[in-house]
Amino acid sequence: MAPVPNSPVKVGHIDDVQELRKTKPRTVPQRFVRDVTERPTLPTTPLPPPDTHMPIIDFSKLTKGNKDEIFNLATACEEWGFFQVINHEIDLNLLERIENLSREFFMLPLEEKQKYPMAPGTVQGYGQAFVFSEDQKLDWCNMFALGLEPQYVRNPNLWPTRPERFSETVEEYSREIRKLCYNLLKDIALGLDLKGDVFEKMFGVSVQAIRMNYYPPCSRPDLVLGLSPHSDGSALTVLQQAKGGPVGLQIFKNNTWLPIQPIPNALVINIGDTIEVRPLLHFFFSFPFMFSLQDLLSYTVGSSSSSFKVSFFFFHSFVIPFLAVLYARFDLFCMMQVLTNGKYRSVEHRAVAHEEKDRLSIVTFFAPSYEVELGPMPEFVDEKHPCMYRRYNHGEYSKHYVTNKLQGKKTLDFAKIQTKNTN
Ligand SMILES: COC(=O)C(/C=C/C1=C(C)CCCC1(C)C)=C/O[C@H]1C=C(C)C(=O)O1
Ligand SMILES: O=C(O)CCC(=O)C(=O)O
Ligand SMILES: [Fe+2]
Repeated sequence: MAPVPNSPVKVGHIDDVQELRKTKPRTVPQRFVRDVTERPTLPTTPLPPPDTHMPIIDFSKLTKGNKDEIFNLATACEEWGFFQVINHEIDLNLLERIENLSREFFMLPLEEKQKYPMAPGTVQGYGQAFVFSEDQKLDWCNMFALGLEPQYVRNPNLWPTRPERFSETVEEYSREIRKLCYNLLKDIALGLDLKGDVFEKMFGVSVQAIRMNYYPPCSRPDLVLGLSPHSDGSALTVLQQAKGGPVGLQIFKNNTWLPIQPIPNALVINIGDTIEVRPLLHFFFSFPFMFSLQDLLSYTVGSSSSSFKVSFFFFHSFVIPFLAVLYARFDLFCMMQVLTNGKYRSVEHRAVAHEEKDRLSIVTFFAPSYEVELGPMPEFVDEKHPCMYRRYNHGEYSKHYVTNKLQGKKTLDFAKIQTKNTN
């Protein structure tokens, strides 16, 4: 089942930012004004120096199995948690179509958009997600979000009939983005020296959702945030920034908010919390291989058939049960500390508003099935990197994520075992 909050949530009055903007007020309502410590640093000119530019990954090189590009991808994941993909093989015309349709949707009259309301405390439909109290500050953003895959995350009542061809285009777009995600996950796995299909197998029928974010211009961009700081609860997020928009995305790197300059036709990818907390299932899959038939045979050095039988018997009667107990203990031990050590981190990011220009982004969240159990892979746990996350079910994490306000990487506390140095 798709995660939904259990109790009705009181969120107070939420102004629609596009409607607010229509009157071009010189001030913004208090509910949008951030505390001094939260206010954004707005993009400066000149632009940040090139060494602060997000890595660019050439997807066409990845598809050719180019080892250097897989290495670049691994470095980007480890050092940035973000990268821009060029030559992604998604038809540029499709990117343009989804962009135009999203814009057309946001430009519909409010009454039309409100036919698809995001109920308080839920994440699908039109409105503001992640608002859970009457005094919570609001983002300078209108959102429209839909669950896409598997079917059970869909709410058909929220799929708009206008603009025309909206649904078909979203379907086509989501299929292409899904392929891209699987391909990237394959190369991410290879970059970690894992089997290419490890994530695909582990994730089951992946959950996929789309969110369109529209940030109208704001007379006081210095006081508001387009989107509160957060990390994504997904495995991978794919962000398309509409053409001609201002710089809006900022990522938290080296203790500062770094503005990200969009590259035309590129897609921005970021590692979500799930990859940071690597799935434990891999451990289960890899376990039988640790004791493959080949190992068994080599165990019976120079075996005659009788010594083979003896060693096979010994192996099954003593070694495997012993290892199983050891494994179970390790698992228990890991359930207390569990998960990987965040070799790849999900990175906090936010969006800022612009004084004159509006901005549109189209975001796809790609995550494991809700049934999947997550925990650290033993490959990433050793004395230097003690297990930092417990084992959990992704459906539970998803529920936790969507029922809490966006607050940096706080949602990941759900999975943390220890809090030291684990932002
Ligand atoms: C506003 O929504 C989000 O920001 C969001 C929600 C995604 C989802 C839907 C719109 C419907 C189906 C379920 C799902 C939670 C995926 C963010 O998605 C992140 C958060 C989690 C968890 C995740 O997997 O992606
Ligand atoms: O609009 C953006 O640039 C950021 C969007 C984002 O981070 C999100 O929707 O999760
Ligand atoms: Fe995000």
